[in-house]
Amino acid sequence: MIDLSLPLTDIHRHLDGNIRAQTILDLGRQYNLPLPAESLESLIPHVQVTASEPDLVSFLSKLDWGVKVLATLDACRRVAFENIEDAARNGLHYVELRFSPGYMAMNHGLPVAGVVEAVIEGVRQGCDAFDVQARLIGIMSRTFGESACLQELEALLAHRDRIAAIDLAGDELGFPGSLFLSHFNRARDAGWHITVHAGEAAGPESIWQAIRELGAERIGHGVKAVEDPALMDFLVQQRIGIESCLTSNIQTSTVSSLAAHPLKTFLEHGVLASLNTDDPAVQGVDIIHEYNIAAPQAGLSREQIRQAQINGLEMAFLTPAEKQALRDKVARS
Ligand SMILES: O=c1[nH]cnc2c1ncn2[C@@H]1O[C@H](CO)[C@@H](O)[C@H]1O
Ligand SMILES: [Zn+2]
Repeated sequence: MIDLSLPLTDIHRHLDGNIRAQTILDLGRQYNLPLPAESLESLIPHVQVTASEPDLVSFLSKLDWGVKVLATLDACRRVAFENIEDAARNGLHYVELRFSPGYMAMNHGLPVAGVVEAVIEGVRQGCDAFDVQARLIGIMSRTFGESACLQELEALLAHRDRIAAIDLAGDELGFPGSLFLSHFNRARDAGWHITVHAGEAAGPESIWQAIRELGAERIGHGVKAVEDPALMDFLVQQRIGIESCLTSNIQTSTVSSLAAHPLKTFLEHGVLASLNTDDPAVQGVDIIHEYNIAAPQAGLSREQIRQAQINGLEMAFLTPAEKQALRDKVARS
């Protein structure tokens, strides 16, 4: 189902939601940290979602073991490097990796700007070693409130030229976007692109808020847009991209089944929507699974899957020339 003549992208992928179970085990041993299990097999149920979780917040707690083993900046660098290695193994030509430096820093009191630097370094080393292009998106984890998000913003601003965009993730119902207006004003002043997790746990009004008040050019998940016809039309007219993550939406109980997922409706309506993973290690899936298994189960035709692949690069935070260079490179290979 993947068109090998076109670039394969994943533009919604949490680096800190994609820490290998084996790495959690290794780092736990290296830093002598207590883990819930001693072997890979017995650790997996603690760090991977097997069935669906009842809601978004329960799902998100599955990411916690991954960041609990980040005892040093070198551990942060390692997981960033391995994220690029995983992307290469999956045949991805281009990834946008997003990460929450405060969430990665908090268990061991790491310096937040130091985490940003370590992630930049790990990704740079990964891109040197493997044939993958990457951009970084800084996340503010809304779950920890406005002042923690401000700390994340400032740490990211210290490395503003190495960061392509800013995002807001975490508990959407508990911490609405309206709390973060000043954060996004500063992010826009920095010249960053803006994407926001919205319309996942909350309704279409959260998507409108992200676009109108936070300046979102793309929306993470955006599932609930389907409930608002005026919003659907607006997304098409303004070419606001929807970063769909099919398996994630089932595992968070945002959507009851793949057959009920609105991605097919988005594509039929002409919304710029793409296929992405979200937190692949936690979900136990990869981008190939999303294209070959999840997308057909969500009712997408072969042509719609191809359109979603085209949209992934179209939506990327790259210049038109960078996108064309990538198309040419893949077409030649
Ligand atoms: O599907 C999701 N929806 C909302 N927030 C998410 C999702 N996956 C991960 N995070 C959040 O992103 C940050 C780590 O990158 C954490 O705040 C985590 O809770
Ligand atoms: Zn996400």
